[in-house]
Amino acid sequence: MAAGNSAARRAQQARRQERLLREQLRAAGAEARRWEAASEGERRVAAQLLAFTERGWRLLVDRRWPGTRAANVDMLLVGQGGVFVLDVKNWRAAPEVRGDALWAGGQPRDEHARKLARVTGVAEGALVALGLSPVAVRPLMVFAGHRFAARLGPIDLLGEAELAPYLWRQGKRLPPARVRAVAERLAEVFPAYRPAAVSEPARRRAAAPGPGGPGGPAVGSAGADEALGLFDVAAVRDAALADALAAPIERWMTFLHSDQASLVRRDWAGPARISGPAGTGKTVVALHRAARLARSTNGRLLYVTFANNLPRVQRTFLRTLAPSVADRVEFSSLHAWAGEYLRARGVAVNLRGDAAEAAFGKAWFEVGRHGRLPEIDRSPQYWRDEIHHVIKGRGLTGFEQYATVRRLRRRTALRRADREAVWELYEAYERRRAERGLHDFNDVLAMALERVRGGAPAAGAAGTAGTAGTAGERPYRAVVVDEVQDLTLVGVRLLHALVGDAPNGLLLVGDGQQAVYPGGFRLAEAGVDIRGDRAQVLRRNYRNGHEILRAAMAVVADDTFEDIDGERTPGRREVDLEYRDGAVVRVVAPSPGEQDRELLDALRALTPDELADAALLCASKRAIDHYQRLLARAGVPVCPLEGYAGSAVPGVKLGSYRRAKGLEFKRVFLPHHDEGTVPAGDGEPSDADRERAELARGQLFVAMTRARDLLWLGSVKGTAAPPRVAPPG
Ligand SMILES: Nc1ncnc2c1ncn2[C@@H]1O[C@H](COP(=O)(O)OP(=O)(O)OP(=O)(O)O)[C@@H](O)[C@H]1O
Repeated sequence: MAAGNSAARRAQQARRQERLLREQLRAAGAEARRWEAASEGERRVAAQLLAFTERGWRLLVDRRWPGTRAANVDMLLVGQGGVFVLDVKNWRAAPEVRGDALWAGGQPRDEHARKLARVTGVAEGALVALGLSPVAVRPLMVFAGHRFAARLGPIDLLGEAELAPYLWRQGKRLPPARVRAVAERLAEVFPAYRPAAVSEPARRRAAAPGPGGPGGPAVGSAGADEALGLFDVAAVRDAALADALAAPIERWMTFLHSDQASLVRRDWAGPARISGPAGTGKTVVALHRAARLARSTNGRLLYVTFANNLPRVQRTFLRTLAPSVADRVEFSSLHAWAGEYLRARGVAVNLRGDAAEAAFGKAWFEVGRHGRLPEIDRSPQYWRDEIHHVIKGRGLTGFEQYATVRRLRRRTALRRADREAVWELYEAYERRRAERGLHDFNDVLAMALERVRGGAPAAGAAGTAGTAGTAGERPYRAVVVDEVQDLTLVGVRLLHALVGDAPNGLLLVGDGQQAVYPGGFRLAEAGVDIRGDRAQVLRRNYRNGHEILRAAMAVVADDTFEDIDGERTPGRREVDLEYRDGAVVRVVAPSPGEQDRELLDALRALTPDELADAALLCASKRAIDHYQRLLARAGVPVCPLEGYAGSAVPGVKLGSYRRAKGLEFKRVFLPHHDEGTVPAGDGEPSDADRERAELARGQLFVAMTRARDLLWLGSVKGTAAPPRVAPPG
């Protein structure tokens, strides 16, 4: 019954909407008929746009293009959907896109597209100081008297009938005050040929002279239906109804800080890097840049991260931010991408994590546990990490390379004999792996690198050092790497090889302080040369409330870290704050059960919407399983972070610290947050214990800085749990 009612209500709304649209269009048609210079077709297009001014949009018509003598801009339209630079064509011949070129009547017409792209660039530049992202400024070529929809580089090509539904579909990007400010700025930059105000709604100006260009024949009165032309009332009505239901797009998807906006527009002659502390908008800038590059170039773009859930979230953001180019940007985790890349080229990949783990277990059992390594650290995991993050992660292929390598982010000092023992373990693992025809993640990256560089990948694919290929493959116009600090050296080499040093080709985004894996690399080792203005640092935190950031900084204050440029940086960093409110709630419970009860009380106090924007993050897989069961028993809805794609879904998000990387939530709950962050035991901790505790603090810091407004920190009085390392992301 409820559904029937709402269907009836919707039909009624649709009828009302349609009546209103027809009225507005008639009024606008009468207004447009007074534009003397315009053709009938142009007047019909103008009438559609004037109808939008009834809804608070601003229209500037026939403006001068600064810096040019004769060139004009047909129309500039500013409204809730963004800024549109319009070129209206009154061509008798139908437009056509052939390959990358515009044609009509058997003639190439590319010069029109080039001119429109150039003037759009001027509009973008004029609005950067207001913080408007270039992505919100769109060039439109509209063909009066035709039905058409196509894309040509950055330009959307639309027929008369497609224009209004297109504009409605843009969502709510600019609030009214911003619409005014943007229109006024455009009016300054693109002056009228004769004094004319930013257009007011057509109805209010009914008695005033039209804003048309000088001269030209007047057109006789046309009937109301003539004003409709090819106007598709039904399509516009449906788009308008959908728009009424849609939530406004997040502010950062349209408005940036002017420093961010200028980075989005910047042209770099080679690889570039954006770094900065947590929450400073690195990903936001990277996404806007990807959208802008996709719009201004023809090739495909690759946007990669290390974690495999983040690409889904980022894809969702880009689809909202810049829907028209979203399909040109491929989002993937590095490993998934490399596996696909190889499979698509007929290279067999046998990636079986469990079997590779078993191969390592066997090697440890036969070689590792009897030697000197357990005296340095008892945990096989420590040595497994050494193999994956240091030896294979760096693409080392001979012992002499390993004997002298600087083991970044590893605290244990290994002498030559120790390294020989590690190498023996590595070789035993490699033998077991090769015997079973298995690949691990590092092998997949190494094979892909070899392939990209032009060589045929070796079947075993252990290392890649020195395997420069011949005909390098360049399937992408640009590659953006987010959370670059978690990649291995081989991973960065691979991504660099995809685009080389091409202008605007490689963009590395990340923050060494947020590294959540052992090991590391330096850019120089990867052969990536980033200098001058191609290394940018963002410093304004937009995400965390002041108290939250202070609490997070306290955790890593003493942990100096080395970033990928090789620079050592103190843990407590200078950050500008937006001065947002935020609260830190600390719960110190007498027992784990008591802590869980407090946690459940806090979660149950949230409304369903609040719960959907909350995350419960854990350091270990065991803890995640525990809370999964606890919440299920308590009837609290849960959405695992693994399946989260960034759009609103009910339930508290549950996952590991590592999986939360790059994400953010209004409320973040961290039970047992302090476990493992200081070395356990009474005696002097070993170097490996210190390293584990430091890594745990780094991961905790990442988890804490996911919180925007509330950070809930739970701990149990007097428990000194052993250090632990989070499960793989
Ligand atoms: N110009 C802006 N205006 C308003 N909010 C912004 C702006 N830039 C970024 N933000 C907000 O700050 C949040 C953090 O941005 P983003 O995720 O890009 O930061 P980051 O530096 O990549 O963070 P981290 O390294 O911690 O993952 C965004 O989700 C957004 O809410």
